[in-house]
Amino acid sequence: MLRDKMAEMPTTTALGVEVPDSLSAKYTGSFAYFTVKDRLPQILTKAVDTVHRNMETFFEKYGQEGVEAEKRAISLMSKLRNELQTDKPVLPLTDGLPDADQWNEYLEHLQAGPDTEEPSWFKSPWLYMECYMYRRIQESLQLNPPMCDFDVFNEAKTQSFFTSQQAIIAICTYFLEMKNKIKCFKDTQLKAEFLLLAQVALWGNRCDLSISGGRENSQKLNPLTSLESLKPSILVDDSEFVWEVLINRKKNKTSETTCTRIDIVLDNSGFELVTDLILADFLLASGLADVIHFHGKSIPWFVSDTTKKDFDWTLKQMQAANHMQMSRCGVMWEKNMNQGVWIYHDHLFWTLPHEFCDMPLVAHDLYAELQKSNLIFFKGDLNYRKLTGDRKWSYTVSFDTALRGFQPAPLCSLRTLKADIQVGLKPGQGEQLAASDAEWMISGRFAIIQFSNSYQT
Ligand SMILES: O=P(O)(O)OC[C@H]1O[C@](O)(CO)[C@@H](O)[C@@H]1O
Ligand SMILES: [Mn+2]
Repeated sequence: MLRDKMAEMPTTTALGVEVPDSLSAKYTGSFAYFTVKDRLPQILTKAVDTVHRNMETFFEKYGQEGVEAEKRAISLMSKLRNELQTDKPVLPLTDGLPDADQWNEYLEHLQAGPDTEEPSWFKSPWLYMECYMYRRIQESLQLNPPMCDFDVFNEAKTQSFFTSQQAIIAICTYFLEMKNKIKCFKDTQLKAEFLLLAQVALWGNRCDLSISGGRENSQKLNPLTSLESLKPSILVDDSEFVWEVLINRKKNKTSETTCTRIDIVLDNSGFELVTDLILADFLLASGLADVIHFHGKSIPWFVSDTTKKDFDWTLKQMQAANHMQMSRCGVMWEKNMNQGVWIYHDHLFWTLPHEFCDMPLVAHDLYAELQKSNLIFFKGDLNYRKLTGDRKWSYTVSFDTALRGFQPAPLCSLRTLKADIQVGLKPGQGEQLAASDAEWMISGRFAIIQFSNSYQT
């Protein structure tokens, strides 16, 4: 049984480093504690309000049946908020969706663990509880057709796209001008552009609606003008190594049929998604890649994460924009999808609570898929938490160690810091940062471009 296999996961890493405890709201005063106590209830309240505000629409679309379904969904979400705030035991899922058994097995795995207390909001791992909240929101809707496909975060996501419009125009304009000349670029120029667009995609990760508790949080200014001044805030910058992977692959291409595949595990919709698509377009146009595989979420997740609907909507909005450069980008991107050089996937694993080192056991097919990649970008904070298991690692433990054998291909995390976990720092670096800025790990003011090539060793 999967539960038993997970229980057998070693408590030390391959090099004998002890695997630390998970971050959890049980550590009073930690960011996990404040998230569970304040931020998650706030997000739930906003979700309930959104459903409420759409009452009229449900009525128009589905008549009284729609209104009744809506009321029941609201009552389930309010019950969920109450369970959270009163630290009730975690309940199994009952909606029969394809991942429900995996969720329930995970719960059983925790129940069978060394903790004598029942898994609950303020006692269990933060990563698990936060993921579970989003899955329970989905259950509230799923149990009440015709609400199943309603995305409670859709309004916030579309609004954040529109309020980033000027920044999107600025980056699209820059990119298209550069792309016109790209065929004549020497490697040094290509490298400079790669580093620039990787940084744009990196800082694009500031625009997430989970950290802001669902409040508007978009990119208002031209992202290019601040890149230079933000450089000192990149605490780990392995972009040179990433570049080496890309350029070596290009140089060593043996034949026209050798294909370089790059995967981007997406994070937020809105401005961040546009920056990811620009990076993807650049990788193709420069010949550094032949095909890009995107990975998104199959249900609304952490407020602003990209679903297939958001992805398609973004491409359509770009095309329909009343601005030439924006709409040209949209048209090219749609073409990339139609030609199969951009491929979108949404595996259920991405919306399970597991740390990524569990992937070979829990989602072997996805792991095998990622093994076909030549380089994987993991966008954002939540992906970093899952890469490192959301554990209390010391700042100086290496990224490879924290990955605990998750090594499908060379991989790179592009993440702004919004949770109190960070590995791979120099001795003293974390302590120094903490002394000068109490919020350095949770404010999104700092970032990392962190690379691992441990699959080779
Ligand atoms: O969109 P991202 O970068 O994954 O961030 C998600 C946010 O939600 C959190 O999980 C906290 O609610 C943080 O880790 C982060 O602030
Ligand atoms: Mn996100």
